[in-house]
Amino acid sequence: MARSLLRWRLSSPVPPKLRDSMICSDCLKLDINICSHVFAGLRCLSTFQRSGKPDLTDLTHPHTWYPVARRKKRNIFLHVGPTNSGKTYNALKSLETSSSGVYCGPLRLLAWEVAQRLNRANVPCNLITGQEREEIDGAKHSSVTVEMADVTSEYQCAVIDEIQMVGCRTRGFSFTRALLGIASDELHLCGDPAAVPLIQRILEVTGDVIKVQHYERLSPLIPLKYPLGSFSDIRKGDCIVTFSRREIYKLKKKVEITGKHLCSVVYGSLPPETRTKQAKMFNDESSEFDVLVASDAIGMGLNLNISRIIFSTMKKFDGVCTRDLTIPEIKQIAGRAGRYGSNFPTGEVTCIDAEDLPLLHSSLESSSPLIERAGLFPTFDLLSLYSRLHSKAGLYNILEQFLKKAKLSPDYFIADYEEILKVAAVVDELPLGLYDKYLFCISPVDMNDEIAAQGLTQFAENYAKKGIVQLREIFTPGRLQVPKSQNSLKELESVHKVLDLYVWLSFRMEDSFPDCELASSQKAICSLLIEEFLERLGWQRQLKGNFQQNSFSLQQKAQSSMLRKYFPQVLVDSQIELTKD
Ligand SMILES: Nc1ncnc2c1ncn2[C@@H]1O[C@H](COP(=O)(O)OP(=O)(O)OP(=O)(O)O)[C@@H](O)[C@H]1O
Ligand SMILES: [Mg+2]
Repeated sequence: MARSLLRWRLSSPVPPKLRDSMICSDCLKLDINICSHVFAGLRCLSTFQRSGKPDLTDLTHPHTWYPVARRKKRNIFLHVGPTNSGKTYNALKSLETSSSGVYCGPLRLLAWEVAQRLNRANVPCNLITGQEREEIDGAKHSSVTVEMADVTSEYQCAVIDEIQMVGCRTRGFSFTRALLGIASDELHLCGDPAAVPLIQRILEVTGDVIKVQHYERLSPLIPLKYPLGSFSDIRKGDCIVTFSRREIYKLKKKVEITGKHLCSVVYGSLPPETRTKQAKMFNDESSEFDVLVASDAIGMGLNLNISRIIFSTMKKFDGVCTRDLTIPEIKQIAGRAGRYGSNFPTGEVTCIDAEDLPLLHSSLESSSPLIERAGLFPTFDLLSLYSRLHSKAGLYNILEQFLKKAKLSPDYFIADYEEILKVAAVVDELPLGLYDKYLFCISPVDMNDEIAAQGLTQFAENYAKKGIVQLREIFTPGRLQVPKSQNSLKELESVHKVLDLYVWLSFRMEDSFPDCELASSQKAICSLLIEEFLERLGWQRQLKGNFQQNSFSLQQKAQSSMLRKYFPQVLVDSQIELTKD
């Protein structure tokens, strides 16, 4: 179905645009792709050409890439402790009282939460993520996802949340970049104590002053000695955790069929707006959706009204194999129960299967293993220089050669780049400049999602041929429908990813991807249709079950839903196929 929604088409060629030129501060020579801001510690191409070939693959001094930060002696506060101990709360208090600042978080949901909080406290705060830019008049503060951190501006105060993610194989390098590069007088780092020695080692060379503040959990978290038992024992405030969308819907059905509860769902491939709404619905006292079924998408920093976390499994497929959850993963997820200041000040945690209890208990009692190394990835400027001096090969070969040769200090590792190579293989087939190829490579595309991968390929092909990509050429607005089955729900999630990618590209190549507003509005419709599906999925179950007394209010709710209010033209089919599992 979704493929017919996306009308792929090719058009005539126009050369791609060049990136803005920059002047090297060393030699004042105008040269594209070389920026003295990003490139401190190395010299510009003309200097290199005078002095022979430099070893560009020497990445042993990444702190020198950030001259604005290096001009400061930063006061660094490391807020470390268990989950729910007030680390972020205290860092945000400093941010609120600062004259200018930035919050860098690992999730769009967290960035939203912080922007809302600051604006509510009358501190005007922009929200900037890869796909959203909500700018507030006169704001001196921004809340951003860590990839969007600006390492050329100066701030009085900055916060990097969940700093232990420097060790993440895929995204760690963005945390390292923020850690080394944010030019702020005060820098607050919040996270797991397991990251402290590494951060201290990394910052030895920067001249910053580091103070470590340890925190204790604010409210108790009790690991239960017994498993769940039966699904009829599920109660208000429970959150069942599992790791596949198929299992999520299976569990939702199992809970709702008892006729006592309705379930909100939160998982990674749901649009972020839908995740926020589902989480809000669960948090809302007056909503009937009083149980949550979620993946580890809830695992970081979020404040939800959860009384008990119930692990349905302690294993997870991580893209390569199915493995046991790690200690930090178990602690992060369990830490969502019994948040301080929530309706459930004491948290509980258990499993569905009694056999999983020993791993749960031992993990909660253990310290997380120390994080040994931080992620690193070469900047575009380095890769560009390398390509000019060493080869005229495509991006795939440049990346492969560069990263194989890269020299690192023992505190760093090169981020996983398999996904980047997959995109590089696609864009290398097209007549695009290196920077354009690089942009497509770092875009948030999921190449394992067939529809999303097709979307990226089509965008890149159209861009290479015409230099402009009109959304209507490949997507027909007004054809979206409320999904009727799990499969069409999955397709709609993929269509959302394609639209999301368009918005991401339009923020970076505004003239070439001009339909940002259309893509954003279609994204919003996708989210609403998915939400409609999720609400009706619960409502249908209630009609089938023994919970008729509430059906009237649920029906009213469905009829007055956002969808009908704002998009009456959208096709709505009242029959949702129930899952067969
Ligand atoms: N001193 C305080 N007064 C009032 N509320 C607080 C205080 N400290 C923390 N809280 C609240 O307690 C909850 C947990 O705090 P916070 O989110 O800062 O924990 P955290 O240590 O960052 O947890 P995590 O590791 O899960 O991110 C939040 O809702 C926060 O607003
Ligand atoms: Mg936190």
